[in-house]
Amino acid sequence: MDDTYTYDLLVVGSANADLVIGVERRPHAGETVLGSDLAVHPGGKGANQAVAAARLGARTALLARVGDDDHGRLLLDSLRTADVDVSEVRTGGAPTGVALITVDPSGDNSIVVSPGANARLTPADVRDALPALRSARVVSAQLEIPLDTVGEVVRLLGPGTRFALNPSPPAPLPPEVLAACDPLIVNEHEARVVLGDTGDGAAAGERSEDWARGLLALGPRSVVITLGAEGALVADARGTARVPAVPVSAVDTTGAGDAFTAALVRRLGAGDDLPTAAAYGARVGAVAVTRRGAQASFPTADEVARATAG
Ligand SMILES: Nc1ncnc2c1ncn2[C@@H]1O[C@H](COP(=O)(O)OP(=O)(O)OP(=O)(O)O)[C@@H](O)[C@H]1O
Repeated sequence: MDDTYTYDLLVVGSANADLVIGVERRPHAGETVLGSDLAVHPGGKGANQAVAAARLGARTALLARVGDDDHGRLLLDSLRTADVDVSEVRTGGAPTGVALITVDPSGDNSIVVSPGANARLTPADVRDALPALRSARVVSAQLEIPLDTVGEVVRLLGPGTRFALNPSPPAPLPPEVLAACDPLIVNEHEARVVLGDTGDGAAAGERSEDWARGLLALGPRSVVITLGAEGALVADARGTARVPAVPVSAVDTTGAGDAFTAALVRRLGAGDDLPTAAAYGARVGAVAVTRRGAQASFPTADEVARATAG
């Protein structure tokens, strides 16, 4: 493999501070309840996927925007500690994005997100980052930043660079963005929204082959549907293939999708075919669900090798 690329992966996406409080129950309108001590964790899908890929050994950079505030500095510190190149992380324009999370005793989350600086990552920021964009073997994005910004990434991609999109939170996608995806990576809920499907998803597992074919018909060169403990499904012009999950005792599925996606794009960049890269994603996702937290749960390549066979 040639070494003309500076980065194995450039992630274009969000960085959030996750502010978590445990509560006995959620307050009704107008009510106050007391909760646990506040825990502040680095998060956001862009930062999570960048950290997960770097921990697996990929030379990774993040194009993102944080506020000129304590949360922004916390995020930059955690990215640097994970060996993510932060030279394309912009600062200022709005407060750092924040997710206010309450967790009840059964583990159910209620979340309010303030996108903050993430919403100010503009197409102009992408143009300013053109040298980095052209220096990456793979570019990946999610949708916690403006769709126009993702559109500009697609427009400016170099001819040899592979693009992967995880449309989370999901939205209908313009044809030029869909056409650039190789792969489009969705869970069942995201698949339904991208397809414009209004069904109840009751037979989701059985319908995933149909969804994969429907998604491919929208234009991406390949599709990956993640199915939680059921593993994943990959599809391209050659057909569809099931990727089994690695059986584990899950303790916290937070960040499983980010771990899977980062591992998948990392391996695609290293030359694996789609089923092989997805199988590695399943191994990394499986390790992540055996640990608590999001970024805290992402394993190194050695830990993946020790924890899972293959
Ligand atoms: N309980 C589990 N046991 C083993 N592997 C799992 C489990 N949950 C998830 N995985 C692995 O992680 C991958 C991604 O998980 P999932 O489909 O839940 O993504 P997601 O819905 O985007 O997750 P999240 O939004 O919680 O990060 C799965 O395809 C699977 O390979």
